[in-house]
Amino acid sequence: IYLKNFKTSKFNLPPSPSSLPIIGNLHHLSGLPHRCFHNLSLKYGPVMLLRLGFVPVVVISSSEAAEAVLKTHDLECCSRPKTVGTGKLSYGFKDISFSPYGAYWREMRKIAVIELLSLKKVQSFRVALGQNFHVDGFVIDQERIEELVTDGAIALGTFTFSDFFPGGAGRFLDWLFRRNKKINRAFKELDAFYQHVIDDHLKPEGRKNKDIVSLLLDMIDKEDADSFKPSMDNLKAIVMDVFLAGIDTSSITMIWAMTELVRNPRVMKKAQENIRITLGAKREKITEDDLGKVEYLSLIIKETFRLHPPLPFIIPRETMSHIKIQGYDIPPKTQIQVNVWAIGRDPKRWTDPEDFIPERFANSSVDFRGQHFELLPFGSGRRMCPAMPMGAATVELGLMNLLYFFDWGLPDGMKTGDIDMEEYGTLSIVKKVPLQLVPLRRYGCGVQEV
Ligand code: HEM
Repeated sequence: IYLKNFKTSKFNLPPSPSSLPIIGNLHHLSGLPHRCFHNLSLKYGPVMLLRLGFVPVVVISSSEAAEAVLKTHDLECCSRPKTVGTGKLSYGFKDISFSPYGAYWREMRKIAVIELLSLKKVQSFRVALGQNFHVDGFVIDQERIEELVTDGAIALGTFTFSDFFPGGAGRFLDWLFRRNKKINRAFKELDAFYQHVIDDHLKPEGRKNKDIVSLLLDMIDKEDADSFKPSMDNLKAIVMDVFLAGIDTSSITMIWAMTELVRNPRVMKKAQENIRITLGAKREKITEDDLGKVEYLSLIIKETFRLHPPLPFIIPRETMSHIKIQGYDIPPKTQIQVNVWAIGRDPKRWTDPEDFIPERFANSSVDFRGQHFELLPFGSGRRMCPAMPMGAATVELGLMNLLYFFDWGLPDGMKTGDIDMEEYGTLSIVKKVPLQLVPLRRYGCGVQEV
Protein backbone atom coordinates (compact mmCIF):
# COMPACT_ATOMS: atom_id res chain seq x y z
CA ILE A 1 0.00 0.00 0.00
CA TYR A 2 1.58 3.25 -1.10
CA LEU A 3 0.92 6.86 -0.54
CA LYS A 4 1.73 9.06 -3.51
CA ASN A 5 1.87 12.74 -4.10
CA PHE A 6 -1.39 13.46 -5.89
CA LYS A 7 0.42 15.61 -8.45
CA THR A 8 2.23 12.53 -9.63
CA SER A 9 -0.81 10.30 -9.95
CA LYS A 10 -2.24 9.06 -13.20
CA PHE A 11 -5.36 11.14 -12.41
CA ASN A 12 -3.43 14.29 -13.13
CA LEU A 13 -4.23 15.53 -16.63
CA PRO A 14 -2.18 16.72 -18.41
CA PRO A 15 0.43 14.35 -16.97
CA SER A 16 2.74 15.92 -14.46
CA PRO A 17 6.25 16.41 -15.80
CA SER A 18 7.67 15.30 -12.49
CA SER A 19 8.67 11.75 -11.72
CA LEU A 20 6.54 9.44 -9.60
CA PRO A 21 8.03 9.55 -6.11
CA ILE A 22 6.49 7.29 -3.53
CA ILE A 23 6.12 9.23 -0.31
CA GLY A 24 6.25 6.21 1.93
CA ASN A 25 4.99 2.80 2.69
CA LEU A 26 1.99 3.04 5.01
CA HIS A 27 3.73 0.75 7.47
CA HIS A 28 6.27 3.50 7.99
CA LEU A 29 3.70 6.16 8.72
CA SER A 30 2.97 6.46 12.40
CA GLY A 31 0.15 8.02 14.38
CA LEU A 32 -3.54 8.40 13.72
CA PRO A 33 -4.36 9.14 10.05
CA HIS A 34 -5.64 12.71 10.57
CA ARG A 35 -2.34 13.77 12.23
CA CYS A 36 -0.23 11.79 9.83
CA PHE A 37 -1.91 13.29 6.73
CA HIS A 38 -1.77 16.75 8.27
CA ASN A 39 2.03 16.47 8.49
CA LEU A 40 2.22 15.08 4.96
CA SER A 41 0.00 17.82 3.55
CA LEU A 42 2.28 20.50 5.01
CA LYS A 43 5.03 18.98 2.88
CA TYR A 44 3.22 17.76 -0.22
CA GLY A 45 0.22 20.07 -0.55
CA PRO A 46 -3.46 20.03 0.33
CA VAL A 47 -4.61 17.46 -2.27
CA MET A 48 -3.02 14.02 -2.01
CA LEU A 49 -3.81 10.63 -3.43
CA LEU A 50 -3.63 7.50 -1.36
CA ARG A 51 -4.01 4.04 -2.84
CA LEU A 52 -5.50 1.49 -0.52
CA GLY A 53 -5.47 -1.81 -2.38
CA PHE A 54 -7.52 -1.13 -5.50
CA VAL A 55 -9.29 1.90 -4.06
CA PRO A 56 -8.05 5.43 -4.80
CA VAL A 57 -8.56 7.79 -1.87
CA VAL A 58 -8.07 11.55 -2.20
CA VAL A 59 -7.22 13.39 1.03
CA ILE A 60 -8.16 17.07 1.19
CA SER A 61 -6.40 19.33 3.73
CA SER A 62 -7.14 22.97 2.89
CA SER A 63 -10.24 25.14 3.14
CA GLU A 64 -10.01 26.05 -0.57
CA ALA A 65 -9.92 22.41 -1.69
CA ALA A 66 -12.70 21.55 0.81
CA GLU A 67 -14.85 24.31 -0.69
CA ALA A 68 -14.26 22.87 -4.17
CA VAL A 69 -15.42 19.42 -2.98
CA LEU A 70 -18.27 20.39 -0.66
CA LYS A 71 -19.65 23.44 -2.46
CA THR A 72 -18.53 23.78 -6.08
CA HIS A 73 -18.78 20.02 -6.74
CA ASP A 74 -21.18 19.08 -3.94
CA LEU A 75 -23.58 17.27 -6.26
CA GLU A 76 -20.81 15.15 -7.82
CA CYS A 77 -19.22 14.37 -4.41
CA CYS A 78 -22.23 13.58 -2.26
CA SER A 79 -22.32 9.80 -2.29
CA ARG A 80 -20.70 7.60 0.35
CA PRO A 81 -18.26 4.75 -0.24
CA LYS A 82 -19.48 1.34 0.94
CA THR A 83 -17.47 -0.60 3.52
CA VAL A 84 -18.17 -3.91 5.23
CA GLY A 85 -18.49 -2.21 8.64
CA THR A 86 -20.86 0.57 7.59
CA GLY A 87 -22.97 -1.90 5.56
CA LYS A 88 -23.35 -4.27 8.50
CA LEU A 89 -24.15 -1.64 11.14
CA SER A 90 -26.57 0.22 8.86
CA TYR A 91 -28.61 -2.90 7.99
CA GLY A 92 -27.40 -2.83 4.40
CA PHE A 93 -27.18 1.00 4.00
CA LYS A 94 -30.76 1.58 5.17
CA ASP A 95 -29.77 4.55 7.34
CA ILE A 96 -29.05 8.16 6.36
CA SER A 97 -25.33 8.57 7.07
CA PHE A 98 -23.99 5.72 4.96
CA SER A 99 -26.62 5.20 2.27
CA PRO A 100 -25.44 6.10 -1.23
CA TYR A 101 -26.83 9.28 -2.81
CA GLY A 102 -30.18 8.71 -4.52
CA ALA A 103 -33.95 8.63 -4.05
CA TYR A 104 -33.83 6.45 -0.93
CA TRP A 105 -31.31 8.74 0.82
CA ARG A 106 -33.38 11.83 -0.14
CA GLU A 107 -36.52 10.30 1.39
CA MET A 108 -34.78 9.30 4.63
CA ARG A 109 -33.02 12.63 4.96
CA LYS A 110 -36.30 14.53 4.46
CA ILE A 111 -37.89 12.54 7.27
CA ALA A 112 -34.86 13.15 9.48
CA VAL A 113 -34.81 16.89 8.92
CA ILE A 114 -38.56 17.49 9.19
CA GLU A 115 -39.63 14.96 11.75
CA LEU A 116 -36.77 13.67 13.76
CA LEU A 117 -33.90 16.02 14.26
CA SER A 118 -35.43 19.44 14.68
CA LEU A 119 -34.29 21.26 17.78
CA LYS A 120 -37.65 20.98 19.55
CA LYS A 121 -37.20 17.22 19.68
CA VAL A 122 -34.04 17.39 21.85
CA GLN A 123 -36.06 16.84 24.99
CA SER A 124 -38.09 13.84 23.83
CA PHE A 125 -35.04 12.11 22.38
CA ARG A 126 -33.24 12.43 25.69
CA VAL A 127 -36.16 10.99 27.65
CA ALA A 128 -36.50 8.01 25.32
CA LEU A 129 -32.94 6.82 25.73
CA GLY A 130 -32.89 7.65 29.43
CA GLN A 131 -35.83 5.39 30.14
CA ASN A 132 -34.45 2.50 28.21
CA PHE A 133 -31.10 2.45 29.95
CA HIS A 134 -32.67 1.24 33.15
CA VAL A 135 -35.25 -1.39 32.24
CA ASP A 136 -35.09 -4.33 34.64
CA GLY A 137 -33.88 -7.65 33.34
CA PHE A 138 -32.05 -6.27 30.31
CA VAL A 139 -28.35 -7.03 30.49
CA ILE A 140 -27.17 -3.79 28.86
CA ASP A 141 -26.71 -1.33 31.69
CA GLN A 142 -25.55 2.28 31.57
CA GLU A 143 -21.89 1.28 31.65
CA ARG A 144 -22.24 -1.19 28.79
CA ILE A 145 -24.26 1.35 26.80
CA GLU A 146 -21.35 3.75 27.05
CA GLU A 147 -18.95 1.07 25.87
CA LEU A 148 -21.34 0.11 23.08
CA VAL A 149 -21.33 3.65 21.69
CA THR A 150 -17.52 3.46 21.45
CA ASP A 151 -17.47 -0.12 20.13
CA GLY A 152 -20.11 0.77 17.51
CA ALA A 153 -18.22 3.90 16.39
CA ILE A 154 -15.01 1.88 16.12
CA ALA A 155 -16.77 -0.87 14.13
CA LEU A 156 -18.12 1.78 11.71
CA GLY A 157 -14.60 3.05 11.06
CA THR A 158 -12.90 -0.35 10.92
CA PHE A 159 -11.53 -1.34 7.52
CA THR A 160 -11.56 -4.92 6.32
CA PHE A 161 -9.47 -6.37 3.50
CA SER A 162 -12.63 -6.67 1.38
CA ASP A 163 -13.01 -2.90 1.48
CA PHE A 164 -9.80 -2.47 -0.52
CA PHE A 165 -9.40 -5.80 -2.29
CA PRO A 166 -12.90 -6.52 -3.62
CA GLY A 167 -13.61 -10.15 -4.49
CA GLY A 168 -12.35 -13.51 -3.26
CA ALA A 169 -8.88 -12.34 -2.17
CA GLY A 170 -10.29 -9.76 0.25
CA ARG A 171 -12.85 -12.19 1.65
CA PHE A 172 -10.18 -14.84 2.12
CA LEU A 173 -7.89 -12.41 4.01
CA ASP A 174 -10.79 -11.29 6.20
CA TRP A 175 -11.58 -14.91 7.00
CA LEU A 176 -7.89 -15.67 7.69
CA PHE A 177 -7.35 -12.66 9.97
CA ARG A 178 -10.92 -12.70 11.39
CA ARG A 179 -11.32 -9.02 10.50
CA ASN A 180 -15.12 -9.12 10.72
CA LYS A 181 -15.25 -10.51 14.24
CA LYS A 182 -15.37 -7.17 16.09
CA ILE A 183 -17.86 -5.69 13.62
CA ASN A 184 -20.22 -8.67 13.95
CA ARG A 185 -20.00 -8.66 17.74
CA ALA A 186 -20.79 -4.93 17.97
CA PHE A 187 -23.68 -5.39 15.51
CA LYS A 188 -25.18 -8.25 17.53
CA GLU A 189 -25.23 -6.29 20.77
CA LEU A 190 -26.43 -3.07 19.17
CA ASP A 191 -29.21 -4.94 17.37
CA ALA A 192 -30.36 -6.47 20.68
CA PHE A 193 -30.38 -3.02 22.23
CA TYR A 194 -32.40 -1.41 19.40
CA GLN A 195 -34.88 -4.32 19.53
CA HIS A 196 -35.30 -3.76 23.23
CA VAL A 197 -35.95 -0.06 22.71
CA ILE A 198 -38.54 -0.89 20.02
CA ASP A 199 -40.27 -3.53 22.17
CA ASP A 200 -40.48 -1.03 24.98
CA HIS A 201 -42.12 1.52 22.68
CA LEU A 202 -44.64 -1.06 21.46
CA LYS A 203 -46.08 -1.36 24.99
CA PRO A 204 -49.20 0.81 25.41
CA GLU A 205 -47.47 3.20 27.83
CA GLY A 206 -44.41 3.37 25.51
CA ARG A 207 -46.49 4.71 22.60
CA LYS A 208 -47.36 7.81 24.58
CA ASN A 209 -43.75 8.97 24.31
CA LYS A 210 -43.50 11.13 21.20
CA ASP A 211 -39.85 10.58 20.43
CA ILE A 212 -37.77 9.49 17.48
CA VAL A 213 -38.66 5.78 17.81
CA SER A 214 -42.41 6.25 18.27
CA LEU A 215 -42.49 8.64 15.30
CA LEU A 216 -41.00 5.96 13.08
CA LEU A 217 -43.32 3.30 14.53
CA ASP A 218 -46.29 5.57 13.70
CA MET A 219 -45.03 5.79 10.11
CA ILE A 220 -44.84 1.99 9.89
CA ASP A 221 -48.48 1.74 11.12
CA LYS A 222 -49.81 4.44 8.75
CA GLU A 223 -52.42 3.22 6.23
CA ASP A 224 -51.64 6.01 3.76
CA ALA A 225 -50.42 4.20 0.62
CA ASP A 226 -48.68 7.30 -0.81
CA SER A 227 -46.39 7.97 2.11
CA PHE A 228 -43.07 6.27 2.68
CA LYS A 229 -43.36 3.29 5.02
CA PRO A 230 -40.15 2.42 6.84
CA SER A 231 -39.35 -1.22 7.65
CA MET A 232 -38.06 -2.41 11.01
CA ASP A 233 -34.55 -2.45 9.54
CA ASN A 234 -35.00 1.20 8.43
CA LEU A 235 -36.05 2.05 11.93
CA LYS A 236 -33.09 0.29 13.53
CA ALA A 237 -30.69 1.85 11.02
CA ILE A 238 -31.92 5.34 11.88
CA VAL A 239 -31.72 4.61 15.60
CA MET A 240 -28.11 3.58 14.87
CA ASP A 241 -27.46 7.01 13.28
CA VAL A 242 -28.91 8.80 16.28
CA PHE A 243 -27.24 6.55 18.80
CA LEU A 244 -23.75 6.52 17.28
CA ALA A 245 -23.60 9.74 15.23
CA GLY A 246 -25.54 11.71 17.81
CA ILE A 247 -24.47 10.69 21.28
CA ASP A 248 -20.82 10.03 20.58
CA THR A 249 -20.10 13.30 18.77
CA SER A 250 -21.72 15.58 21.36
CA SER A 251 -20.14 13.88 24.38
CA ILE A 252 -16.70 13.81 22.72
CA THR A 253 -16.95 17.57 22.12
CA MET A 254 -17.92 18.28 25.73
CA ILE A 255 -15.01 16.20 27.03
CA TRP A 256 -12.49 18.01 24.80
CA ALA A 257 -13.96 21.39 25.77
CA MET A 258 -13.65 20.63 29.50
CA THR A 259 -10.12 19.31 28.93
CA GLU A 260 -9.05 22.53 27.22
CA LEU A 261 -10.74 24.66 29.88
CA VAL A 262 -8.94 22.91 32.73
CA ARG A 263 -5.65 23.28 30.85
CA ASN A 264 -6.38 26.99 30.36
CA PRO A 265 -7.51 28.40 33.76
CA ARG A 266 -7.77 31.95 32.34
CA VAL A 267 -10.39 30.83 29.81
CA MET A 268 -12.20 28.68 32.41
CA LYS A 269 -12.47 31.65 34.82
CA LYS A 270 -13.67 34.02 32.11
CA ALA A 271 -16.24 31.45 30.89
CA GLN A 272 -17.66 30.90 34.38
CA GLU A 273 -17.83 34.63 35.13
CA ASN A 274 -19.59 35.28 31.82
CA ILE A 275 -22.10 32.46 32.32
CA ARG A 276 -22.86 33.33 35.95
CA ILE A 277 -23.20 37.07 35.32
CA THR A 278 -25.38 36.54 32.22
CA LEU A 279 -27.69 33.94 33.77
CA GLY A 280 -27.79 35.59 37.20
CA ALA A 281 -27.24 34.12 40.66
CA LYS A 282 -29.42 31.51 42.34
CA ARG A 283 -30.43 29.59 39.27
CA GLU A 284 -31.85 26.15 40.03
CA LYS A 285 -31.97 25.01 36.46
CA ILE A 286 -30.50 25.90 33.07
CA THR A 287 -32.67 24.97 30.11
CA GLU A 288 -32.98 25.23 26.30
CA ASP A 289 -34.35 28.78 26.85
CA ASP A 290 -30.84 29.85 27.91
CA LEU A 291 -29.20 28.75 24.66
CA GLY A 292 -27.34 31.47 22.75
CA LYS A 293 -27.23 33.91 25.68
CA VAL A 294 -23.53 33.61 26.59
CA GLU A 295 -21.40 34.95 23.75
CA TYR A 296 -18.06 33.80 25.23
CA LEU A 297 -19.30 30.20 25.50
CA SER A 298 -20.06 30.19 21.78
CA LEU A 299 -16.43 31.23 21.11
CA ILE A 300 -15.24 28.36 23.32
CA ILE A 301 -17.39 25.88 21.40
CA LYS A 302 -16.04 27.09 18.05
CA GLU A 303 -12.47 26.84 19.31
CA THR A 304 -13.13 23.30 20.60
CA PHE A 305 -14.58 22.26 17.22
CA ARG A 306 -11.53 23.78 15.49
CA LEU A 307 -8.98 21.84 17.51
CA HIS A 308 -11.03 18.71 18.23
CA PRO A 309 -13.68 18.02 15.58
CA PRO A 310 -15.18 14.71 16.81
CA LEU A 311 -15.04 13.37 13.24
CA PRO A 312 -11.56 14.53 12.08
CA PHE A 313 -12.37 13.31 8.57
CA ILE A 314 -16.03 14.12 7.88
CA ILE A 315 -17.87 10.94 6.89
CA PRO A 316 -16.11 9.92 3.63
CA ARG A 317 -17.58 11.04 0.31
CA GLU A 318 -17.44 9.27 -3.05
CA THR A 319 -17.37 10.98 -6.43
CA MET A 320 -20.24 10.06 -8.77
CA SER A 321 -18.74 11.60 -11.91
CA HIS A 322 -15.49 13.08 -13.15
CA ILE A 323 -14.48 16.35 -11.45
CA LYS A 324 -11.50 18.67 -11.33
CA ILE A 325 -10.20 19.88 -7.98
CA GLN A 326 -7.56 22.62 -8.10
CA GLY A 327 -6.56 21.47 -11.57
CA TYR A 328 -6.41 17.76 -10.71
CA ASP A 329 -8.64 15.26 -12.45
CA ILE A 330 -10.59 12.98 -10.16
CA PRO A 331 -12.52 10.13 -11.77
CA PRO A 332 -15.86 8.73 -10.57
CA LYS A 333 -15.90 6.23 -7.68
CA THR A 334 -12.94 7.90 -5.95
CA GLN A 335 -13.16 8.09 -2.18
CA ILE A 336 -12.72 11.61 -0.79
CA GLN A 337 -11.58 12.22 2.78
CA VAL A 338 -11.80 15.82 3.95
CA ASN A 339 -9.39 16.25 6.87
CA VAL A 340 -11.22 18.96 8.84
CA TRP A 341 -8.82 18.39 11.74
CA ALA A 342 -5.90 19.46 9.52
CA ILE A 343 -7.88 22.41 8.10
CA GLY A 344 -8.56 23.59 11.67
CA ARG A 345 -4.79 23.62 12.35
CA ASP A 346 -3.62 24.99 9.01
CA PRO A 347 -0.81 27.44 9.88
CA LYS A 348 -1.60 29.43 6.71
CA ARG A 349 -5.08 30.15 8.03
CA TRP A 350 -4.75 30.30 11.83
CA THR A 351 -2.30 32.21 14.06
CA ASP A 352 -0.82 29.94 16.76
CA PRO A 353 -2.95 27.08 15.43
CA GLU A 354 -2.12 24.64 18.23
CA ASP A 355 -3.19 27.03 21.02
CA PHE A 356 -6.67 27.18 22.56
CA ILE A 357 -7.67 30.84 22.14
CA PRO A 358 -11.47 31.35 21.94
CA GLU A 359 -10.97 35.12 21.47
CA ARG A 360 -9.75 34.46 17.89
CA PHE A 361 -13.45 34.14 16.95
CA ALA A 362 -14.47 37.45 18.58
CA ASN A 363 -15.37 40.01 15.89
CA SER A 364 -15.23 37.27 13.28
CA SER A 365 -18.12 35.95 11.22
CA VAL A 366 -16.61 32.44 11.00
CA ASP A 367 -18.94 29.76 12.36
CA PHE A 368 -19.52 26.02 11.96
CA ARG A 369 -22.72 26.08 9.90
CA GLY A 370 -21.08 24.81 6.74
CA GLN A 371 -20.51 28.16 5.03
CA HIS A 372 -16.97 28.76 6.30
CA PHE A 373 -14.66 26.09 4.95
CA GLU A 374 -11.93 26.65 7.53
CA LEU A 375 -14.26 25.34 10.28
CA LEU A 376 -16.24 22.26 9.25
CA PRO A 377 -17.05 20.05 12.27
CA PHE A 378 -20.51 19.31 10.80
CA GLY A 379 -19.35 19.03 7.18
CA SER A 380 -21.08 21.05 4.46
CA GLY A 381 -23.37 20.72 1.45
CA ARG A 382 -26.07 18.14 0.78
CA ARG A 383 -24.65 15.58 3.20
CA MET A 384 -23.94 18.05 5.99
CA CYS A 385 -25.03 16.90 9.45
CA PRO A 386 -28.83 17.30 9.51
CA ALA A 387 -28.75 17.53 13.32
CA MET A 388 -26.31 20.43 13.55
CA PRO A 389 -28.69 22.61 15.64
CA MET A 390 -29.38 19.71 17.98
CA GLY A 391 -25.71 18.71 18.25
CA ALA A 392 -24.54 22.28 18.93
CA ALA A 393 -27.37 22.85 21.44
CA THR A 394 -26.56 19.63 23.33
CA VAL A 395 -22.91 20.68 23.68
CA GLU A 396 -23.81 24.23 24.75
CA LEU A 397 -26.40 23.12 27.28
CA GLY A 398 -24.09 20.48 28.76
CA LEU A 399 -21.19 22.91 29.13
CA MET A 400 -23.39 25.68 30.52
CA ASN A 401 -24.65 23.35 33.25
CA LEU A 402 -21.16 22.06 34.12
CA LEU A 403 -19.65 25.55 34.23
CA TYR A 404 -22.47 27.43 35.96
CA PHE A 405 -23.07 25.04 38.80
CA PHE A 406 -19.54 23.86 39.61
CA ASP A 407 -15.95 24.99 39.98
CA TRP A 408 -13.65 22.25 38.73
CA GLY A 409 -10.24 21.06 39.84
CA LEU A 410 -7.85 18.22 39.13
CA PRO A 411 -7.47 15.15 41.37
CA ASP A 412 -4.97 15.54 44.23
CA GLY A 413 -1.36 15.90 43.12
CA MET A 414 -2.18 16.35 39.43
CA LYS A 415 -1.08 19.50 37.55
CA THR A 416 -2.53 20.91 34.32
CA GLY A 417 0.65 19.88 32.51
CA ASP A 418 -0.05 16.24 33.48
CA ILE A 419 -3.30 16.06 31.47
CA ASP A 420 -2.86 13.50 28.73
CA MET A 421 -4.01 14.72 25.30
CA GLU A 422 -3.64 11.46 23.38
CA GLU A 423 -6.42 10.61 20.93
CA TYR A 424 -7.96 7.27 20.09
CA GLY A 425 -10.52 5.93 17.60
CA THR A 426 -11.28 5.24 13.96
CA LEU A 427 -14.23 7.29 12.67
CA SER A 428 -14.71 9.47 15.76
CA ILE A 429 -11.71 10.46 17.85
CA VAL A 430 -12.02 10.39 21.62
CA LYS A 431 -9.68 11.36 24.43
CA LYS A 432 -7.75 8.15 25.08
CA VAL A 433 -7.20 8.60 28.82
CA PRO A 434 -10.52 9.52 30.49
CA LEU A 435 -10.66 13.07 31.83
CA GLN A 436 -10.83 13.09 35.62
CA LEU A 437 -12.11 16.26 37.27
CA VAL A 438 -13.19 17.05 40.81
CA PRO A 439 -16.15 19.38 41.50
CA LEU A 440 -14.87 21.84 44.12
CA ARG A 441 -17.71 24.25 44.81
CA ARG A 442 -21.37 24.34 43.90
CA TYR A 443 -23.04 27.55 42.72
CA GLY A 444 -26.69 28.47 42.26
CA CYS A 445 -28.89 28.72 45.37
CA GLY A 446 -25.88 29.76 47.49
CA VAL A 447 -22.23 28.71 47.24
CA GLN A 448 -21.37 25.37 48.85
CA GLU A 449 -18.13 23.42 49.20
CA VAL A 450 -18.58 19.98 47.59
C1 HEM B 1 -21.46 17.72 18.05
C2 HEM B 1 -22.32 17.00 17.41
C3 HEM B 1 -22.19 16.49 15.99
C4 HEM B 1 -21.17 16.61 15.08
C5 HEM B 1 -19.84 17.34 15.25
C6 HEM B 1 -21.60 15.93 13.87
C7 HEM B 1 -20.83 15.83 12.72
C8 HEM B 1 -21.28 15.26 11.54
C9 HEM B 1 -20.51 15.22 10.31
C10 HEM B 1 -19.10 15.78 10.11
C11 HEM B 1 -21.27 14.61 9.37
C12 HEM B 1 -20.88 14.36 7.91
C13 HEM B 1 -21.19 15.58 7.11
C14 HEM B 1 -20.74 15.58 5.67
O1 HEM B 1 -20.54 14.53 5.06
O2 HEM B 1 -20.59 16.70 5.12
C15 HEM B 1 -22.52 14.24 10.01
C16 HEM B 1 -23.55 13.59 9.38
C17 HEM B 1 -24.67 13.13 10.03
N1 HEM B 1 -25.02 13.36 11.35
FE1 HEM B 1 -24.00 14.47 12.67
N2 HEM B 1 -22.86 15.42 14.07
C18 HEM B 1 -23.26 15.74 15.35
C19 HEM B 1 -24.47 15.42 15.94
C20 HEM B 1 -25.42 14.64 15.38
C21 HEM B 1 -26.65 14.23 16.02
C22 HEM B 1 -27.08 14.68 17.42
C23 HEM B 1 -27.31 13.42 15.15
C24 HEM B 1 -28.65 12.72 15.30
C25 HEM B 1 -29.47 12.86 16.30
C26 HEM B 1 -26.53 13.35 13.94
C27 HEM B 1 -26.89 12.66 12.79
C28 HEM B 1 -26.20 12.70 11.60
C29 HEM B 1 -26.64 12.05 10.38
C30 HEM B 1 -27.93 11.22 10.22
C31 HEM B 1 -25.68 12.31 9.41
C32 HEM B 1 -25.67 11.83 7.96
C33 HEM B 1 -26.19 12.88 6.99
C34 HEM B 1 -26.17 12.40 5.55
O3 HEM B 1 -25.34 11.57 5.18
O4 HEM B 1 -27.02 12.88 4.78
N3 HEM B 1 -25.39 14.10 14.11
N4 HEM B 1 -22.50 14.65 11.33
